[in-house]
Amino acid sequence: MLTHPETKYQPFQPIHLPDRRWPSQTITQPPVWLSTDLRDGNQALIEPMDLARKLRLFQTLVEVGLKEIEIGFPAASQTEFGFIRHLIEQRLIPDDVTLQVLTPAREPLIRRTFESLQGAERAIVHVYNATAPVFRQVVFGLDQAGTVQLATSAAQLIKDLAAEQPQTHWRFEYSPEVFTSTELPFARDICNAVLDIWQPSPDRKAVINLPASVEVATPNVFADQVEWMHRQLNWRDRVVLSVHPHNDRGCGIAAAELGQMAGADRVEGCLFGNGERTGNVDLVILAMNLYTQGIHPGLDFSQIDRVAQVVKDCTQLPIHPRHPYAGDLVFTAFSGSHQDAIRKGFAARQPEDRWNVPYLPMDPADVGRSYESVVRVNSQSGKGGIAFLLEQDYGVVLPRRLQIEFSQVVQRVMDASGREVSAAEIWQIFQTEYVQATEPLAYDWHKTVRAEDRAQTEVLTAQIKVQGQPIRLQGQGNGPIDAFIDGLAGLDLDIRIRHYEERSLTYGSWASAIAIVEITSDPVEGSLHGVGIHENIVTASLMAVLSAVNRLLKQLSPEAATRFLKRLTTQPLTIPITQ
Ligand SMILES: CC(=O)SCCNC(=O)CCNC(=O)[C@H](O)C(C)(C)COP(=O)(O)OP(=O)(O)OC[C@H]1O[C@@H](n2cnc3c(N)ncnc32)[C@H](O)[C@@H]1OP(=O)(O)O
Ligand SMILES: CC(C)C(=O)C(=O)O
Ligand SMILES: [Mg+2]
Repeated sequence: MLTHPETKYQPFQPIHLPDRRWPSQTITQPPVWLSTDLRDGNQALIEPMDLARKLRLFQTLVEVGLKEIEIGFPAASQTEFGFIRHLIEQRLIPDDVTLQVLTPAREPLIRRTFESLQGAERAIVHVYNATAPVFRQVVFGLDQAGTVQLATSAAQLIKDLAAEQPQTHWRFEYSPEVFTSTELPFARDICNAVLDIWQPSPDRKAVINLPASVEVATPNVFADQVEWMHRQLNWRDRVVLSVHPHNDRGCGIAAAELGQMAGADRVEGCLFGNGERTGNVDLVILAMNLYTQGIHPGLDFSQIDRVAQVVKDCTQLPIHPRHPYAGDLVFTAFSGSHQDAIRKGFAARQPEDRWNVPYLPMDPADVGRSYESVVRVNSQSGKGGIAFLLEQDYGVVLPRRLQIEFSQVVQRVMDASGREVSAAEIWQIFQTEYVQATEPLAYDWHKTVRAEDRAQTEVLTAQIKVQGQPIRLQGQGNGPIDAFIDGLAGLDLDIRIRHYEERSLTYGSWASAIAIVEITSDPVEGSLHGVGIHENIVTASLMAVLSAVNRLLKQLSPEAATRFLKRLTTQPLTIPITQ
C-alpha cells in the first residue's frame, strides 16, 4: 500500500510563454456560443434523451438565443440519426441557427454522418481524434505521423462528401481531443495539416476547437496553451478559435474566461454545466458573468427558472441550490449581517442607480426572480432581516428600537422550533405579540373634546375593558394620547411616551393606520412598545398605548399586576363629561 498516494501523480509542466499577453486583456464582447447539450451533455446521461426530450431541449436552446447547436452524434444510434432527420424534414431549424454534429475520424461513421445531414441548409461537421501521448500510445497505437494521417484522411473525406451535397452550406470543425495534454507543437501541426486540406475562406471559416477534454492544470496554464495556439496557427484569420473546457478541477469557467482573453473567439459548453464527468463548462454562468460586467451576452436568461426546469426535466439531473445564478438559494441571505446590509442597500437605492446592493452581485429580477426569497429568517438572522420581510411583504416599517425588541421575540420562537420562519409567520408573531395584546386592558370606544377655555387642551373620555369588565377613563392633555395616558394615571405606573409614530398601512384589502408607541415606566427597565391597527388613527394610537401597557403588566409579577389594575378600577372620573 502506498503511504503517499499523491506520489502517483505528476505535476503539469508550465508552458514557456514569457511574453504572454492574456493577463492584461479584458473580455469586452461575448464569444460565439455553441451548445453541446444535445451531444456532450446527452452522452453523459444515465439515460440519454429520447426524441421528445431532445426536441424540447432544442427548442429551449433556440429560445435562449443559441445560434450554433451541436445536436448529436448521428452515427451513434438510430435515435441520434432520427432526431437529426426529424429536425431537417420537419423544418424545425430557424434560419439563423446552424446545426453541428460530431463524428470520430472513422470512415463509415463520417459517411453515416453525412447521410444524416441530407437536405440541411447549413451544417457544421465536427471531427475529432485524440492527440495526447497516452491516447496515441494506449488507445490508438499510433505515432505522431499516424495520428496526423488519421486526422487528415478524415478531413479529406469530409471535404469530398460535402462537395457531393453542394446545396448545403457546409462548415468544418476539427478538435485535437485532449488538447490540454497534447504537446503544443504537435497540436499546432495537426491542426495546420487539417486546415491545409480544408482551405478555409473568409466566408467559410473553419473552427479549430481546443478541448480541455480533461482539465489537467490551473486555468492560467490553459490560457497559455490557447494563446500559444492563437499565435502559432496558420490560417488564423480564416479560423474561428474555439475552446471546449470540461470541469475536472472545478475551473471550467475560469478556463473559458481566460481562454477568451488568450484569443478564443468561441466557447462550447452546456447549460448549467451538464456533460461528461464533472461536466462541460456552464454556458449560463459564462453568459451571466458577462451580463454583470455590463456586457449583453446575446443569450436570454431572463426566465432562468423556466430554462432550468426544462434542463432538469430533459437531463433528469438536479441543479444544486447553490448553483451560480440559477440555484434556489443564490439570491438568499439567512445571516443577520448580510440581511442588514441588503436591507440598507435596497433602501438607499434609487431607480436610476447602477446596481450596487451589498451581497447581491445582480438584481434577481433580471433572471425573473422576485425579491421574496432575498431574505429568509432563521436562527442565524437578526433584526434587519425580520424588519425587511415586514417592510417588503406587509408595508410595516418598524422603528429601530422596536426592531431590536421584536427580533428577540422572533428569536425566542425560532429557538423553540429550530427552523426557518416565513414572512407570514413573522407577521403572525408580530400581531400576536403587539396588535393582539388586548389583555387585561382592551379598547372599547373613546371621544374627545376641546377643554373649555383652554384651546390647546383635549379632554378624552374612553371606555376600556379591564379583564372584560368595562370601565370609564377620563383625562386631558395636549393630544388624545397624552389625555389617554392621563386617564390611565390611576394605574400608578408612571407611564411616559418616549416615542410615537403613525403610518398608513395598505396590505391586501386593508386600508388602515398603524400606530406604534414606545413607553417607559418606573417598574420596568428600558422601554416597551405597543402597536395598534385601526382605520381611525386616534383609535389605533389608543390601542397601541393599551398594547404597550398590557406588555408592561406581563413583565410584572401577577400580584403586582393585579395590584395596579385594582387601583385603576377604583379610580373615580377626574373630569366631568361635557358632551
Ligand atoms: C471527448 C468526447 O466526448 S468524444 C465523443 C464521445 N462520444 C461517444 O462516444 C458517444 C457515441 N459513441 C458511440 O455510440 C460509439 O462509441 C460509436 C458508435 C461511435 C462507435 O462504437 P464502436 O464501433 O463499438 O467502437 P467503440 O465505442 O468501442 O470505439 C472505440 C474504437 O473507436 C476508435 N476511436 C475512438 N475515437 C476515435 C476517433 N476520434 N477517431 C477515430 N477512431 C476513434 C478507438 O480507437 C476504437 O477503435 P478499435 O475498436 O479499433 O480499438
Ligand atoms: C469531441 C470533443 C470536442 C470533446 O467533447 C472533448 O474533447 O471533450
Ligand atoms: Mg467534451
